[in-house]
Amino acid sequence: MSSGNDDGVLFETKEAKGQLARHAFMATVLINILFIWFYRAANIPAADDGGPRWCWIGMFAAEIWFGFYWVITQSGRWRIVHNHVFKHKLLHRYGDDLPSVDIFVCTADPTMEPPVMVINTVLSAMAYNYPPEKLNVYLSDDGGSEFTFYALIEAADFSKLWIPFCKKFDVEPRSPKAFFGGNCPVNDEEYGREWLSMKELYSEMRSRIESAMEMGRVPKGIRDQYAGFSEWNSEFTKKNHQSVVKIVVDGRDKNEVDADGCRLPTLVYMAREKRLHQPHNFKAGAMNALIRVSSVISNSPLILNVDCDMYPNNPDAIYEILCFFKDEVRGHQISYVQFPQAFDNITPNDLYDNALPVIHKVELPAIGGYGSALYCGTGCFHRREGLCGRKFSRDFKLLLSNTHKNTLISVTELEEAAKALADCNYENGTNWGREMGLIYGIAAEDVVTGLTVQCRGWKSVYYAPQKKGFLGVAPMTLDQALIQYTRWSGGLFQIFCSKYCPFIYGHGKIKFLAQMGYSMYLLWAPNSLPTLYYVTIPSICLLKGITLFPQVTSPWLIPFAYVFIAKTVYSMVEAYMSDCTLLSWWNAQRMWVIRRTTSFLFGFVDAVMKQLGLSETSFVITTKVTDSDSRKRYEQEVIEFGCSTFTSIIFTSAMLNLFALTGGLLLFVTEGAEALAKLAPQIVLCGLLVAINIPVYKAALNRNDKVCLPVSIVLKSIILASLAFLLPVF
Ligand SMILES: O=c1ccn([C@@H]2O[C@H](COP(=O)(O)OP(=O)(O)O[C@H]3O[C@H](CO)[C@@H](O)[C@H](O)[C@H]3O)[C@@H](O)[C@H]2O)c(=O)[nH]1
Ligand SMILES: [Mn+2]
Repeated sequence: MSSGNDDGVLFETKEAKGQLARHAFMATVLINILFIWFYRAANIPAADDGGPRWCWIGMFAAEIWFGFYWVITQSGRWRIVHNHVFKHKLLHRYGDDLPSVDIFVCTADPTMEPPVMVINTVLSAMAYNYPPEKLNVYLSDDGGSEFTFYALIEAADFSKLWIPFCKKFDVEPRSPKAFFGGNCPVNDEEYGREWLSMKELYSEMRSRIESAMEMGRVPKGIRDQYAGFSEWNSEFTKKNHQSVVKIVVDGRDKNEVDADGCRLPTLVYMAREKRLHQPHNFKAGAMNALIRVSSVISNSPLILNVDCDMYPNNPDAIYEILCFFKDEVRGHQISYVQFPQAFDNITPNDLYDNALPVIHKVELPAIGGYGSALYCGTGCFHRREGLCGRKFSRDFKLLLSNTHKNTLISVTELEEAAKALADCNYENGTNWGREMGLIYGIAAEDVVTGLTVQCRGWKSVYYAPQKKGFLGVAPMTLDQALIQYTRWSGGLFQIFCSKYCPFIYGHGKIKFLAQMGYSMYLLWAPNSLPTLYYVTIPSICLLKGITLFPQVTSPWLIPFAYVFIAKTVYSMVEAYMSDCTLLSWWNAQRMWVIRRTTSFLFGFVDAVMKQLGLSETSFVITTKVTDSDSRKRYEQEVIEFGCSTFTSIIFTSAMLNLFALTGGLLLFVTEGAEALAKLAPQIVLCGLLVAINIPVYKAALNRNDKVCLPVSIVLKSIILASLAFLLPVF
């Protein structure tokens, strides 16, 4: 119940239970880590006794890193909070006095991101439960594709029926594709009838768009109808073209109405200028062009940014996030509200650990609790001021209320004005990409941008309600997943190495726990080196009968065992509390080993190269389409390995551990219990790695499937793994 002066409070932040127990537990782990370090330092083999001196020092170095990194990760567990909003209070208090919202959808490639998928996102954004005259949807097309433009025109038409249908029957989700994937309602006759006819209309629209793409041209009738197509002349290519801005639906126009006579949201297509020798800065460049283009058309104080595959899933989300921005106590400090990234194609045991449940339910909420929620690039509502570089100031209370559109000039004039803002040279000599808008030069533009906003004094909120705010497409093959992590880990590490390093750039500006929280992810990439060391060297030594851990009978084994078991059990509990199955926890463990030994390694190398000026920032787009064979395998939760270097590394390390385990067990047979006592920890470590790699061996043995591991990779990996044992160990 609310009364009196707390009426203006529109959200509350609750602390998760068990804080004291967590802290006590952390202390026990930390003490044991210190014991491990002490043991390592005190027992370094002397240079002249022929012991594995350098191997030992390597183990020590890896364990120093792991211990240090573990401390960093505790920032994501120290204090965990969750936010709740009071939507009814907002409506009661503000009624119609609510701000307009600009929604930015980014797409970059019509084959990897099919236009039909893109317009599903656009349509669900247009159908938000929010006054349509206050909604403006902008599509940025870095693919510069006339098919995407064509699809948007189709979507505008379709929206005239789709929006009334959604509102009449209060349907969810409002992405037609996702919605019609469900069953036809049978209990309500009228609803059932309209459902069927809408579905029919949707399918027709989809096939028109798809067949235009197959034919490679937009039907002449449509081309003639819309002057906009003339932009795509013979000189127009994806990488070299003038700016295109087309207002497909002019929301200012009272005659632009849907089938029920209600106003429509504004809908704008933009393909910013691209020139071969002009860096376009990928998504950050697209977003900044959108910020400028929208500023002359609608200039809403709030901006929602979504990737083209991330359709809005909760029709009330805008009202919910307004509870943060309009909160009378804390609202004026908040620059953005980030929803978790969620996906609608996760299999029951989440084969590739795409859902990242612990990150989304524990770590990111915790960092949000320090006022520094990470900006994750999609599903994020921004205050325009914050994004545009304005510093937070206490004296200045932004009211976030109704804004007025530019009603003075005609559509054509508006388009012309907007086009100039999407030109390459518009940014020359300005602060765009440095102090204004999204930051350039870093492949994780989202995270670094969020950090700069916070360092200008703003706060940000992580909001993870029960009903998912946005749903996207997660990678469906191992290679796709690993490519994505290569970009992320590389881009994030690049931030750490740059002037934006949170410990320096954020010093005195964001909380220390938040600086650590950022670093948890920014330091993903360097984890690769100690992990690679740990999955190979102890195994090689095992085969050679060299001991790297305390004997089974030694009390010094206790801290090693404690840290390992405690961390494992704790991560199982966290996964369980985040609604994971045991198998998905296991799959996630495998994915972490794989990511650390492949993606993070490449990300690390990549970031170092960029630091040395040897390579340029790039952005490999994640494919959102998968052929039906791969999709079937994904649904059956069978790992699909590609013919990539990733696969070679994974398989080599799996073989190495299999050989080592076999050798270790043989040693036990030939030399008996004494060998076991000396090598048991290594046998356990190696055994676990073998267990986690079972699907890898299966894939290698499987010779019938179209995606069995190529013989060449198998042979190469086996040879490499065997050679590893010939390496001298010292
Ligand atoms: O030159 C480009 C490249 C990409 N994109 C868009 O950026 C979005 C994200 O690309 P995607 O390939 O899906 O990357 P993900 O790894 O899935 O994206 C995550 O990570 C990115 C940073 O690495 C963020 O930009 C994203 O918002 C975040 O969802 C997509 O909508 C693309 O269309 C562009 O607009 N222009
Ligand atoms: Mn994506």
